[in-house]
Amino acid sequence: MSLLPVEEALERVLALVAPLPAETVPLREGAGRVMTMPVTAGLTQPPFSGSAMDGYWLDAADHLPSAKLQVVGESAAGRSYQGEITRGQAIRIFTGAPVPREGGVVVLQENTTREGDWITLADSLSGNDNIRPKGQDFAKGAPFHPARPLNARDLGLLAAMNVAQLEVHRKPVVAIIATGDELVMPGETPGPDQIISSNSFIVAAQVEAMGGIARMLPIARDDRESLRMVFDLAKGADLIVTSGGASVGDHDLVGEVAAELGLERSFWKIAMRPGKPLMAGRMGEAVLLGLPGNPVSATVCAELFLKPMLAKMQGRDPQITPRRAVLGCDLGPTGPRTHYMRACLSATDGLPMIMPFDNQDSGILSILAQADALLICERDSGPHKQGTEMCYLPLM
Ligand SMILES: Nc1nc2c(c(=O)[nH]1)N[C@H]1C(S)=C(S)[C@@H](COP(=O)(O)OP(=O)(O)OC[C@H]3O[C@@H](n4cnc5c(N)ncnc54)[C@H](O)[C@@H]3O)O[C@H]1N2
Ligand code: MOO
Repeated sequence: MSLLPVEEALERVLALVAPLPAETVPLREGAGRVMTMPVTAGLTQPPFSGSAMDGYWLDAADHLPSAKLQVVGESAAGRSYQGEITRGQAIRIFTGAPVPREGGVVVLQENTTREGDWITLADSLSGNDNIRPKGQDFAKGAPFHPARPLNARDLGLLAAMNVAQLEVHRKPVVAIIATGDELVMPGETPGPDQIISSNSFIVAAQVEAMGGIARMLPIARDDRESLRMVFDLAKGADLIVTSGGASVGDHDLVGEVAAELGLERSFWKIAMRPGKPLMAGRMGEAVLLGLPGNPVSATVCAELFLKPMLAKMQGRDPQITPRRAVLGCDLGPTGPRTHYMRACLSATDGLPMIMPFDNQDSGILSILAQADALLICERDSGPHKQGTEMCYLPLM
């Protein structure tokens, strides 16, 4: 049986999910979210023409070198000058304070000399009026709807627009199920044949890094009853991510039990190393992504497939663009599965250099934790010579 190429598997998992419906969130929770509809500015910004500097406001006609003017009042931020002002007069003004009327200029206090209620302007003046005109930022009713996650600066703009709530794509709820009789949770005492479940912690952190809500469910044992029970607990999730039990062994029951529970399988087994037994499909209201049990395989599959799915569900661009680096060693030919090799990057004057680890066993967490990149060796490619430009995916 020929294995499904990675690109096709990615297309298929992305076809299983759609951007989630909107929810209303307070502005404070808007960072990283994608808006589902435009908002409009509730007011004009700035709402008045104001001073950009601390100094003196005066009529433009009085803005002459060495002019002497009488200071008749003060305008501060939040407390504007309410009185009259005529030619030959000035008011003390501070940064952010409204100007008394149009047609004036602000002279920096450094360019004046003050004696009592009188100021004398410097003998050489700049042409700048130091005034921020009303509405120079945005006008009331101006629409705002970036087609990307909101960043910190967007939130500042939205706050200034007096937008207190936003409609954004809902966060995906991801049920995470580790499967295996050999697994116990960190903190427990494993029996002689047991190990600690690490996959759920990797996947939960990946989900959260992508803005999803991770629900870590109890470990399912390698029997139908236990798997059914834990699948039942996953009800209400948008995505169900299992790890383990995906291969062909007698105790690899995830596919079978999921099928009994209505899984419409999209694919099983892909041309990828690590990650061959990856499985995906629709399961009732949810989508199932069945990761292989080996921790490295589970991690790499989640990087390549789960993260783009989560991006699409939140209205983000799901594409991952590989970067380029120069290979730091010779590599033999790649087999029939595209190999995502755990690797380290180091800076050079040009492209970074990428060096894969010697041991690429898909069970080794200590190397996975050190790696900062996945070097992509396309299936049936190579051998690759040191110095060849290669593609890689950064690991965050
Ligand atoms: N005859 C074949 N055997 C295997 C094949 C194959 O094609 N033919 N594929 C191999 C590949 S590739 C992979 S990857 C693994 C995946 O197998 P499963 O998804 O069924 O995973 P398990 O057998 O349940 O576990 C594999 C390995 O990972 C450990 N594991 C499982 N869950 C966790 C967890 N939550 N945290 C930490 N470690 C976990 C488990 O103890 C095993 O050591 O199958 C190969 N076999
Ligand atoms: O493809 Mo499995 O994922 O080696 O280790």
